[in-house]
Amino acid sequence: IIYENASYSPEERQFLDFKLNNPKTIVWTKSSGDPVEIREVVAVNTDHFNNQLFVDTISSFSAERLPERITNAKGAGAFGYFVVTNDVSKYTYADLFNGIGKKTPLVARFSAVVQNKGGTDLGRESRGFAVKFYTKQGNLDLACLHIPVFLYRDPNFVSHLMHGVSRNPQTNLISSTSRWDVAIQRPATLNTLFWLYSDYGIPNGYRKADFFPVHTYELANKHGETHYVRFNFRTEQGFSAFTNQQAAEVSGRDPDYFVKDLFNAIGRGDYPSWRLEMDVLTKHDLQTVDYNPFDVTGLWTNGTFTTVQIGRLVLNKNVENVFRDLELAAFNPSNLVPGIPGPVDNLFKARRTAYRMAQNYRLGSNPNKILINMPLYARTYNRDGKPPVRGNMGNAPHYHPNSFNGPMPYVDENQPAKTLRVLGSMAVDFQPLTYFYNHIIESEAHRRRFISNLVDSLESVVPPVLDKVLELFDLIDHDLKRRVAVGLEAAYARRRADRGPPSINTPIRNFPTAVNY
Ligand code: HEM
Repeated sequence: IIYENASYSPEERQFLDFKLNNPKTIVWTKSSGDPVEIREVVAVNTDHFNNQLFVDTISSFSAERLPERITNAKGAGAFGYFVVTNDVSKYTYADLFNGIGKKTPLVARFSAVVQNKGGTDLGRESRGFAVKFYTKQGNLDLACLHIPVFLYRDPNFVSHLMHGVSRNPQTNLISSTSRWDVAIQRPATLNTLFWLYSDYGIPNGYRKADFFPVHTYELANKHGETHYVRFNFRTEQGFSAFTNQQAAEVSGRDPDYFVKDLFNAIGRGDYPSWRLEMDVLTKHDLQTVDYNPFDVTGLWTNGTFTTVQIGRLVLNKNVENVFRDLELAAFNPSNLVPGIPGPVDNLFKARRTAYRMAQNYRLGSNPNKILINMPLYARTYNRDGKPPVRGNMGNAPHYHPNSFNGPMPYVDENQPAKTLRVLGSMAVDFQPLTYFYNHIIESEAHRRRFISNLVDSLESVVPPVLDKVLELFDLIDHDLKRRVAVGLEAAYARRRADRGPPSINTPIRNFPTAVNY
């Protein structure tokens, strides 16, 4: 049948497209290649231990799941390319950023940080954007968030923080109380929470958000000179966001809204793109600015840095198989390339080990031999382990150094001679929060939505956490504390007046039953 008048979205017609592209049927086989005979297909009356198709299928099906990512479990992604638009050789000799017009293929994955796989896309939480650039000098991975600051600086706090914002051990629910308890115990996290409760908290899909790797990256040019940069991916679709009410409405109708929006846009040829820029400080600037430029919880001060465009990232091909192309993808921010020595702060040092440990657990000990993670060129002394092992370096020498032409290191003449050592601090500065409340939130209407979002979240928070939150708000800005307190009083009054959930139509249980009730 040809549905001449129907118009299906790319997501709706996915299998139909497959059929149109694959007009001939093909022979089904078992995983060993043995063709499936038609009488094996139905096992209702056969001894199923003698039905090889059943054994083959059920043993594979029973083992289909890998553990989901410990964070950023729910996601979507696509293939694309990066194209250089500006000469940035003054800052870095990284091959992928040099040569105007040069294109580098990539895979990107967007995600919600806290949601489990299958959760809603529309929560008020950070979104992730991980990009793997397949460069001639190895893979460069950037793992970004949709807000420009990170929660905290101390790597030892990561598991506590993630526990605090994830599901409660008894109720299995995400709890506002533990989220805000984390904030009062470690007030540096308020920077991120302020961004999240503002209009920046729920973007209108992944395509409409900016993304930031947050850390300050060291770059090196071919003279060994260094610059310190913060990368920004600026959406070319225009930033757009949902209010709490809009998000609740969309989530009720379509909890996979972000995933669908991305797939359909790429499927209809409306390729999303981002401008990659970097904010730059010179080595000299590091001495003169009156803030810590390596502090991931804070922004750089306006007027202290320059911004340089590098190129554009375009996503132009949907993944063909989510498991193969995204679930097995291992993004690791310590995958860096010559010319980008990378961040020097302690939090990043912790990330250098954390991702590989997580991926060894999630994917086995050879994540970089999985198809989607394979660099264009790799010659290593790593051997064996859980498959895939690919060629396993065949009969090449398996120890270094050796006298038999096994892989040898090269000399990078341009590498900076000195490494910067950055010490962090646990001090908390409320000035950026006051600035956020009064200036980054640019209008009174936006401020009202911010307060209302805070009230929605704080309404269920129990003492003593709530009292401490209000004390902190008072330190940040008296007006903020006063308006949140007034909002909470109104919310409590509404709760008292609430007579329970609206009644629903209960169907008459009109099915056969032994008991007449
Ligand atoms: C010490 C701090 C951090 C630790 C220990 C940490 C750890 C992790 C781990 C274990 C994963 C799952 C990896 C996997 O199973 O493949 C992950 C995913 C991710 N992290 Fe972090 N993270 C940290 C900070 C950050 C920061 C600062 C950012 C961004 C600015 C970030 C962005 C991401 C993103 C985007 C993903 C999802 C990657 C994907 O799509 O596969 N993380 N993180």
